[in-house]
Amino acid sequence: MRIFLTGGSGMVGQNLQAHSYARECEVLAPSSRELDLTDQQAVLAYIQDNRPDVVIHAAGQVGGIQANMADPVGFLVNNSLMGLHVINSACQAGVRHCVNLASSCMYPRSAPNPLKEEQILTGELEPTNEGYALAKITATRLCQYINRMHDEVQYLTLIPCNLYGHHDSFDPAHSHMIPAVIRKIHEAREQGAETVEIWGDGEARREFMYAEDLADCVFEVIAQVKAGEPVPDLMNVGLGTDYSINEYYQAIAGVVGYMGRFEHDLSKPVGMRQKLIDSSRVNALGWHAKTPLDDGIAKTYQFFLEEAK
Ligand SMILES: NC(=O)c1ccc[n+]([C@@H]2O[C@H](COP(=O)([O-])OP(=O)(O)OC[C@H]3O[C@@H](n4cnc5c(N)ncnc54)[C@H](OP(=O)(O)O)[C@@H]3O)[C@@H](O)[C@H]2O)c1
Ligand SMILES: C[C@@H]1O[C@H](OP(=O)(O)OP(=O)(O)OC[C@H]2O[C@@H](n3cnc4c(=O)[nH]c(N)nc43)[C@H](O)[C@@H]2O)[C@@H](O)[C@H](O)[C@@H]1O
Repeated sequence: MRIFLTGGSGMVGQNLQAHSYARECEVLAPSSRELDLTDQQAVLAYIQDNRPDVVIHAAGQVGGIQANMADPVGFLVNNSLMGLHVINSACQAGVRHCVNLASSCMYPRSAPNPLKEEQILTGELEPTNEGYALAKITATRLCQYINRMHDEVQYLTLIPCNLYGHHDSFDPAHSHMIPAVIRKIHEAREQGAETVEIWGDGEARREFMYAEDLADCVFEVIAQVKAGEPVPDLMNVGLGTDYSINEYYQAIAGVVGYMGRFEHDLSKPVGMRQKLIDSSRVNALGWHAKTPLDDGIAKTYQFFLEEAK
């Protein structure tokens, strides 16, 4: 099976390529220098020339709350263009299967948790990542419209919770909370700092899943689609538990071996108070996330020590 994977050099993309299922496939994963996904003509020509059986759209301008607040135009424009070009060109080129990756940040900021797929577009979005969320909603709806217009295709959208793991970004200007805090606490321990700053009051809650588990889910879904099993076109993918930011700092300090104190900087942005997703649909297919938080943090810290410093 020939797969066109976008975002192959990213955290999710590299975890997808490392999965055993991928090793049984021909995976085409051009970098952004080889194929700029904001260039519609180039994307259509690439798909027409290479005729993939499946497209996995894992590219994006991605980052934590601070990155989104710094560049709402880029997060809206680049993610909208990439999603529209990849998904619409796949349809125009006659690709039958597509897996589009969205994000739990696209849910309304005040929707009751756990968040369910039918709650999309039922309320105002979180201002700190509204541009990104609008782009994700647009690509998600495009997949659903294509499914309605073309009986022979299946364009699925998976909505992951926050992710972390090998190949994550540890750059404080862009990174999500777990890699940012791993770096912060590691450096505090190395420098003998007595305190580490927590953004906000630390009471916001997040559901973070190990990226390798998402890769496993993507290929489980593809395998079931290829086997002709009934698969919903829109599914949350999470592990079903969330923790407070304070709890994440404690867990990471335990893995890193930091014994100092924490101070809360209430001037820092906190985003949604909670975004725990309901993963019943994907669980009904027989898939469940399997990496416990402490194991995932330990593996990610090891990666940071070996690769990312
Ligand atoms: N990380 C999370 O917490 C999280 C949570 C939920 C959903 N997601 C979704 O999962 C997907 C992957 O996220 P990630 O964390 O793996 O992101 P990432 O590590 O930042 O990787 C992003 C990828 O997109 C590529 N890309 C960016 N702009 C491009 C362009 N103009 N043309 C071609 N490729 C381009 C990058 O290629 P270059 O390196 O060559 O620029 C890179 O391979 C995204 O759709 C994201 O929205 C992520
Ligand atoms: C999945 C991603 O979720 C993103 O929202 P979001 O979870 O708030 O993004 P994160 O940057 O992971 O922030 C998660 C929570 O961690 C808190 N936090 C505490 N300390 C830190 C720190 O040192 N660095 C960071 N980055 N956060 C920190 C932050 O205030 C926020 O409440 C969206 O902006 C993206 O678009 C994407 O959807």
